[in-house]
Amino acid sequence: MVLAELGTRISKAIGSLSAASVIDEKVLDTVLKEICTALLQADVNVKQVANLRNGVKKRVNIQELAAGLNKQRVIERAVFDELCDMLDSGADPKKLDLKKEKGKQATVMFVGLQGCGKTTTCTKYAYHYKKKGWKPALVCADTFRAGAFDQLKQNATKAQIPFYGSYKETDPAAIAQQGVLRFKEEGRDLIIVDTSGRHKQEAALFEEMRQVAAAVAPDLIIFVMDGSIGQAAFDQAKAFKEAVEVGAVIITKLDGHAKGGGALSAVAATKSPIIFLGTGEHMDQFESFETKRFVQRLLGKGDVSGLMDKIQDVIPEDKQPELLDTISKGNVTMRVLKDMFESVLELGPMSQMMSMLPGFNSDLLPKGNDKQSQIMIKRYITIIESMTDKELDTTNIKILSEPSRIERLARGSGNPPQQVVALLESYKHYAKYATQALKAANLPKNLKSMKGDVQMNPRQMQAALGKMSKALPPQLLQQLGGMGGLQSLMKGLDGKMGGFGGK
Ligand SMILES: Nc1nc2c(ncn2[C@@H]2O[C@H](COP(=O)(O)OP(=O)(O)OP(=O)(O)O)[C@@H](O)[C@H]2O)c(=O)[nH]1
Repeated sequence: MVLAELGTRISKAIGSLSAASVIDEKVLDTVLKEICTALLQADVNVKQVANLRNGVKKRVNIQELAAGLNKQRVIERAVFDELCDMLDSGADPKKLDLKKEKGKQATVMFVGLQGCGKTTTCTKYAYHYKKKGWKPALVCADTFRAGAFDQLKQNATKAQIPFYGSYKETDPAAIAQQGVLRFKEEGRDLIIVDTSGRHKQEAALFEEMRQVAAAVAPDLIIFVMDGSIGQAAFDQAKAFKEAVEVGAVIITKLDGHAKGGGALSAVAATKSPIIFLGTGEHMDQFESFETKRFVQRLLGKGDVSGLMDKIQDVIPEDKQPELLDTISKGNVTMRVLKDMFESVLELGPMSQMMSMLPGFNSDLLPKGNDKQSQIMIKRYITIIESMTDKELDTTNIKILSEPSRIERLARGSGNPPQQVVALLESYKHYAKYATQALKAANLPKNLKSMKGDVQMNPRQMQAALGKMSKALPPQLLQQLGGMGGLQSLMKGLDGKMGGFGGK
């Protein structure tokens, strides 16, 4: 979870109000003191922290509050609005989100100082759009660092994305031009140019950027910034904004670094549009940044629309109605289960997915379980892949449970028989509860219609989560901290759902 510690400290400070018998100026000042300390320790600029404090006091105006008003809610809302103001880069990221238009080929150029995470982020960006149906390609115009092309080649191969580079050419502008030309001819519709990160100072970096930009005329230039530099990001972001017409920022390494809050608020202060965040070294640790949804998650209010986006990303839209229909009619087969397992893997780290559920905070998820969950799911998928069509399409668990069949599936997939038995257990659970879960969640036929702020009231969300938790394979549920973990998640829901999702 991004900036988990900061979010938890702010939510706990606000949560302490429920224990106050009277909420007066003194109590409010104590809460604000804790919030400001947490922000300063996240390296947020002292002026921005003072602005937030004064802004909350102005919005709350404790003396004027009408009697009977829920003061905790008023304060919570004031803190939420002030955090949004602090982190709002003033630009609408949706405008910088690439729009697929027939025949249109977009060129995006990445720049960033040495070691900021640019090459990794280029590939994450390409992979993000590939999942949305784009045909991306990567061009390595970093002629300075010898290993740069090899690194990009390795990343691109893993993500199965075409790449272009050269070990001989030394002029970055020439390589960039050749690569863009080549991929335009091949009909790729998103061409990403990775430039060298050799510079320590932005002035030299932006000079080289201008040369390469003149050669490829990019539709968008993205400045990759290392979140661990904290509020020092202000000067770099300001210089970038002054140097380019159409620019956007991606902040990396926000996972686990204490100063990420400072970088985020500093860049926002320059009004440079932040479009994505890097939240780890892996391909799917990459999140689109939208201020309100980010602050909601920071405060443990969840981001159900973000979760729906992710689910909608991994379950192709044309498959959704059929899949939802199949499951709600109880026709859950091993083939369906394999689709669901593959979708869960695509959704990214379990903690990232769970952090989009309201009431979730990172303490709920036992550490290090993402890896185990993924290993278990991949093992189940290999067992299912060794099934015959008859086994894949039956809903008769008795057929699947014959000892000889278990033996054969174990041998065929290279897993011990007890893993096959565990898979059958998960299948039984999933087949039984998924139908009920979908009915409880009352999901529309097509998740797309759930876009925007998904509003479920606490009871609805709790019921859906309760059924969905039963639909999870027992071992997967175990990885998530068992029913205990999810119960506290639901308890959290009860207390916290009053979210700020929109109007
Ligand atoms: N934890 C974490 N590590 C990251 C993230 N993004 C990149 N990294 C790591 O940061 C290091 C540098 O990443 P690169 O992509 O090589 O950075 P670069 O800017 O291309 O480097 P140069 O081309 O040498 O300037 C690598 O070890 C990456 O795995 C992130 O979001 N979180």
